[in-house]
Amino acid sequence: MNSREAERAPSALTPPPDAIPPVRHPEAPAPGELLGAHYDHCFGCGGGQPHGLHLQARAGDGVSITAEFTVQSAHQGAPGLAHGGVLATALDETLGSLNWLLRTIAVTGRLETDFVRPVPVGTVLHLQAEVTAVAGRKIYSTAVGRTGGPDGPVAVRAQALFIEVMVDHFIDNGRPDEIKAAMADPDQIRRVRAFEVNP
Ligand SMILES: CCCCCCCC/C=C\CCCCCCCC(=O)SCCNC(=O)CCNC(=O)[C@H](O)C(C)(C)COP(=O)(O)OP(=O)(O)OC[C@H]1O[C@@H](n2cnc3c(N)ncnc32)[C@H](O)[C@@H]1OP(=O)(O)O
Repeated sequence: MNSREAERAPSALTPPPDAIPPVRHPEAPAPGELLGAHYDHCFGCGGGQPHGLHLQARAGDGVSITAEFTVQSAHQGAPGLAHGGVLATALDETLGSLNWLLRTIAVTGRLETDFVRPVPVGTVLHLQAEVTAVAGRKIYSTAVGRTGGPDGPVAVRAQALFIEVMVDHFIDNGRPDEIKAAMADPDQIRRVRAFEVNP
């Protein structure tokens, strides 16, 4: 990384001066409510992916989320330890779930991850995430993953920038077969509406 990139990288995750605090949508799921999957074949949260993370997220207070992910044998990197990319996926998925509370459709633009402790297979990773600021289409958020319980030691941390998109982002870029199937599925349409601003 040259010095110009080093200068730019951290600032991309720092909200600009005109950023505002996030606003919980009045129809957001109530604190404690399980959110369910946004797409059954999602590797992070879908039930239709045998080796997926099957991450379960729950609405918290304000614009915050808690989630749990149990590390399976299929998620190894080193023997008996979770793959770092899988842990980053768990953080990404948890951060992405925050958009249910804003009722905004958004995708990850940038995700910075700290791996603080190794996470063995069989561990339940307790994740917490919150939106810290919003600036136009840019949504700034942080997440932490702990082991041994919701108040256990921190194993992973992330900072992220999500960018709001229209549903066309998926329709225009997704593979036609999956898009057709999703658009023909009333449950999928309902889930997308739950994400949208002014549905
Ligand atoms: C009914 C059928 C359809 C079904 C659909 C199902 C919907 C389900 C609902 C919800 C799904 C949620 C899924 C969650 C899954 C977990 C989260 C993920 O893993 S998401 C996947 C990984 N991410 C990507 O694939 C993004 C790939 N990137 C892009 O597509 C573009 O780059 C995008 C949209 C992020 C931005 O492109 P631009 O053209 O729209 O906008 P520009 O102008 O480039 O950026 C806007 C602002 O953001 C900054 N920005 C963009 N990227 C940045 C970056 N990497 N770092 C820093 N700043 C960045 C820019 O500097 C700009 O800032 P300034 O407005 O000028 O201040």
